[in-house]
Amino acid sequence: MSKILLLGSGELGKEFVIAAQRLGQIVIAVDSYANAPAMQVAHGFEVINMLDGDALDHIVAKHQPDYIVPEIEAIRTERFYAYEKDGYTVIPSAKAANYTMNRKSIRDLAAKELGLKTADYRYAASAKALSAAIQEIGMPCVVKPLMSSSGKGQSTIKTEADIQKAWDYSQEGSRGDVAEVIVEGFVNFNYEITLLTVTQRNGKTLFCPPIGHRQERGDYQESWQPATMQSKHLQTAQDMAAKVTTALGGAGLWGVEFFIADDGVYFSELSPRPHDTGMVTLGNTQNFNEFELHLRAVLGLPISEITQERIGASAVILANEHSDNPTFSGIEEVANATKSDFRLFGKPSSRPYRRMGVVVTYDNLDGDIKAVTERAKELASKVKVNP
Ligand SMILES: Nc1ncnc2c1ncn2[C@@H]1O[C@H](COP(=O)(O)OP(=O)(O)OP(=O)(O)O)[C@@H](O)[C@H]1O
Ligand SMILES: NCC(=O)N[C@@H]1O[C@H](COP(=O)([O-])[O-])[C@@H](O)[C@H]1O
Ligand SMILES: [Mg+2]
Repeated sequence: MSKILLLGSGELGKEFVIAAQRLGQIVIAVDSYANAPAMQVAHGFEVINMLDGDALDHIVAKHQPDYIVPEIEAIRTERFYAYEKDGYTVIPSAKAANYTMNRKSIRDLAAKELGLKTADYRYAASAKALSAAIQEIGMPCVVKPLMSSSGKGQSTIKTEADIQKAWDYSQEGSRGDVAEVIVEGFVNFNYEITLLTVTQRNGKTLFCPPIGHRQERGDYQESWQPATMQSKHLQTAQDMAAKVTTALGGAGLWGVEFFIADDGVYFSELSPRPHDTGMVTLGNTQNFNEFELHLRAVLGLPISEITQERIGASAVILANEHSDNPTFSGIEEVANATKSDFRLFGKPSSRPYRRMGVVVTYDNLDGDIKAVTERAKELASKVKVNP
């Protein structure tokens, strides 16, 4: 039995802990607030500010985990290098967690070092520098804090008038302690995908069938698997995913994001951990869902193959309001629907657009992916989060 220190305890962590519990592992779940989803199903928990390196050192020393598994980006990941030196295993690796917490490190690695095709980009550390960067990149463009996720602090700039607003918004949405932003040329893509990629200690890399998704405000709304795409584009995406995960190193499941445009496949970013759009696999679309795959890779249990067992879709359940006692209505209708399932994450409070649950739908392999996705969307829209 091994001990896992899970750094971040949201909905993705919760499913990971459930997978770990099923294989008899011990998990200590950590987050910045009490009663976070993954804490509700773990053996123990810690509430700390994970950007505080000393607090992090303290709980690592206290629990002496076999595996340190980051679940969010905003962690003092610089400390991970020392943990590795001390003999701890960081998932997938200290470098992977450290590079992906900051859009600058991962983008420079992908575009400059590895030569992957990405959107044009610049960095800016003030509203003035942002204006100058936009002069070079052109409009429309997308502004994102270097440290943020789920679209927080992200906006699309179409006119000069949007620039100051975009800067201010980026500063509100930044999760870490850096003020800098990345500004990217807008990629006019035809569709976007997440390619779940599994790297294993035995050296064998596996890919899940591609996941299509639709985003609003930089946050995912629906995802479906498989995404229909030309095999040459899938091959390009797999080659890029193999390159970037090899450069970052270590074992685990990764969510590698791509835009597919008329002029080819663009690498966007990646998560060195299960991906929100990968919640579609909770509908048993594969022989193992993304959380089970991550766990097996973490523990060094070999995964011989990943097979698609059925098609599926997921659609998010979002809150509209702030509340310290959110409740749900409309669940009966979802429960009553065929070929569908749902999760309510158990987040103790809500805020506008906070993801509180997800609906998954599925069908046989010869089913219609558009219809399955529409059904997920329709069912999720019946669920209301009440303040
Ligand atoms: N350069 C771009 N051109 C066009 N669309 C973009 C660009 N960058 C981001 N987007 C859109 O915004 C979405 C979110 O962007 P991104 O993945 O970089 O943000 P994020 O905050 O890291 O989100 P998450 O943590 O959920 O992956 C993308 O999936 C895409 O739909
Ligand atoms: N795109 C990244 C992502 O989806 N991360 C998931 O959201 C949680 C934070 O949710 P919260 O902001 O509602 O606490 C994280 O802990 C993780 O599970
Ligand atoms: Mg993303």
